Amino acid sequence: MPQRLPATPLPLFNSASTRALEQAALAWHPQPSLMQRAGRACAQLAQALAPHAQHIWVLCGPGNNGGDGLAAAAILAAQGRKVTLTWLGQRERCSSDTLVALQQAQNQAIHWSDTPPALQPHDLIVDALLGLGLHSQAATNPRIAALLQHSYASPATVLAVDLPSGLQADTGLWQAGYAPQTPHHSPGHQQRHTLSLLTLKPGLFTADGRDAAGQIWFDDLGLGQLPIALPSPAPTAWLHHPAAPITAGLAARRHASHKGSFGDVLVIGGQGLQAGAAMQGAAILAASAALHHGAGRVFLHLLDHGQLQQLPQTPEIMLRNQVTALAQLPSSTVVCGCGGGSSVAALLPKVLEHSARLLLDADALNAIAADAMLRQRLKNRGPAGLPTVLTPHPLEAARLLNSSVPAVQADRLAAAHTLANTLDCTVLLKGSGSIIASPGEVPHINPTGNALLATGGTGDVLAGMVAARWASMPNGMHRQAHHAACAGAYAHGAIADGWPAQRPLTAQALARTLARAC
Ligand SMILES: NC(=O)C1=CN([C@@H]2O[C@H](COP(=O)(O)OP(=O)(O)OC[C@H]3O[C@@H](n4cnc5c(N)ncnc54)[C@H](O)[C@@H]3O)[C@@H](O)[C@H]2O)[C@@H](O)CC1
Ligand SMILES: Nc1ncnc2c1ncn2[C@@H]1O[C@H](COP(=O)(O)OP(=O)(O)O)[C@@H](O)[C@H]1O
Ligand SMILES: [K+]
Repeated sequence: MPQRLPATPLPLFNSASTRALEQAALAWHPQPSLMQRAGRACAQLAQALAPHAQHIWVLCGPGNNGGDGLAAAAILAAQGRKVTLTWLGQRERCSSDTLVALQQAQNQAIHWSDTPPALQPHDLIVDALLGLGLHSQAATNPRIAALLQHSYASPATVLAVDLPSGLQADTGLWQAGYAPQTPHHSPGHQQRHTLSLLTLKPGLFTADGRDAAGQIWFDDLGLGQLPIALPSPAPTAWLHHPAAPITAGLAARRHASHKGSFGDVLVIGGQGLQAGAAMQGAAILAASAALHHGAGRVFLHLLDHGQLQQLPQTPEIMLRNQVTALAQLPSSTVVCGCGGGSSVAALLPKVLEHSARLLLDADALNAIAADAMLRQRLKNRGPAGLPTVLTPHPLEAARLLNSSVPAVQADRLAAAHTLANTLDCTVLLKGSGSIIASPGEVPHINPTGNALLATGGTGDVLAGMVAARWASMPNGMHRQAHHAACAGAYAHGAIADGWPAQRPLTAQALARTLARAC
């Protein structure tokens, strides 16, 4: 029976690992076949999602994904549903399982048609055009492309079988030619569901994946019950879920603790107006987020000899000049770069050399990308036992990788992994489905967050939230940094998910809100 995803960490498997599992299971010739199981699961979910559908349009592609659709169509028609079926396959090229499903569909009262039917909002489209077999090099099939555009424009709910057709399982990137052409296509305009089969694939959770997939369901096709030992490939990534509720760390504080028990966060950033564009707000947001997320003490050094004596809204934050700030590097979790502009580069050599724990964001990342000496100093931190977290958005990651935003977005897991390993850091690659990668760790994909976060300053808040969590952890290298980055990203997104959708979320409100336990 298809299930919603449980609230636990979930292993994600790329197409190679999924294929290995599929082949091992197929070799055992399970009865009913995996395709019959997939068809049943899909028909069950279709009935549950659209109990009042007058009409179900099942789109079946030329491969086994289409076979799943044929098997589902046969069941739905046998249950008395009005089914229109579009099949793009050729009998002589079908797998034996697909031939069985084709015969089952042909035995039912199904309307076979290449023309899209007129559908109403309560109707259903089953998208079984392309699944795991999507070839990235294949030329766009114009019939598949046209059918997909019809499905995106339809008012009916869409249920994608295994994957949204045209979405790459490993990267979450739409294959050129199959992406929605409607400019503002989003889950808000159409109810979308995806029934992932056998495994959950990373592409469902990052890049274009979250919009494409909509609500995700899972069915392991009974693999867990097979009386054989299946290979157990290492997960490609984990879909992150915290081990304890977000607020548990604060609630579980010992009575006999003091402000020094939870670490010092020192924020360095916020270029002044003499550089032409003041960006002090960014550093203040990071410091404020660290404060509201439980750091023991928060210090702020504003660049360019910032004139502020104190912050009236947050008097708890202690301002430091350059000399006193630099003296605190060895005892602090340092956040450097938020709103740093061009002024931050001058401080970076010392910051890189002396910070006990260092989170680099925004202009600190840009400065390092542009300067081989700074890059080398960053690389020296790992061997010196000094952990570092980088929080690039895709453009900052592209600069560090000397590549482009499309190249980063084309494989976000790979981009984060490469950066983490070449720079010996934890990397939090931001954007929908943020990736957290560290040397020696299986990467995590963050499942929380939404486009309310697409507003200036939310990245600065994320930096402060990660730092607050990291500051309270025991010493360690990548594992603590990795956990802090995962926990911070999760809480950051969870606040946005709990925010009323019709109210804009400002970075300041984000900084001051602690997500409800979840
Ligand atoms: N083998 C089995 O018995 C099982 C298969 N399963 C289903 O089978 C799917 C995988 O089946 P396949 O390996 O046949 O692959 P697909 O059905 O996903 O796609 C293969 C077909 O699509 C065409 N194609 C590939 N890339 C294309 C592109 N870019 N543009 C246009 N056409 C393209 C290929 O030429 C081929 O005809 C899974 O996603 C899942 O839905 C599951 O039912 C589990 C059991
Ligand atoms: N559409 C979205 N879905 C999920 N998270 C998002 C989305 N847009 C932005 N975010 C998150 O908001 C933050 C924005 O950070 P960043 O781009 O550095 O902005 P800024 O520099 O203005 O602070 C990141 O954590 C990012 O992952
Ligand atoms: K599909």
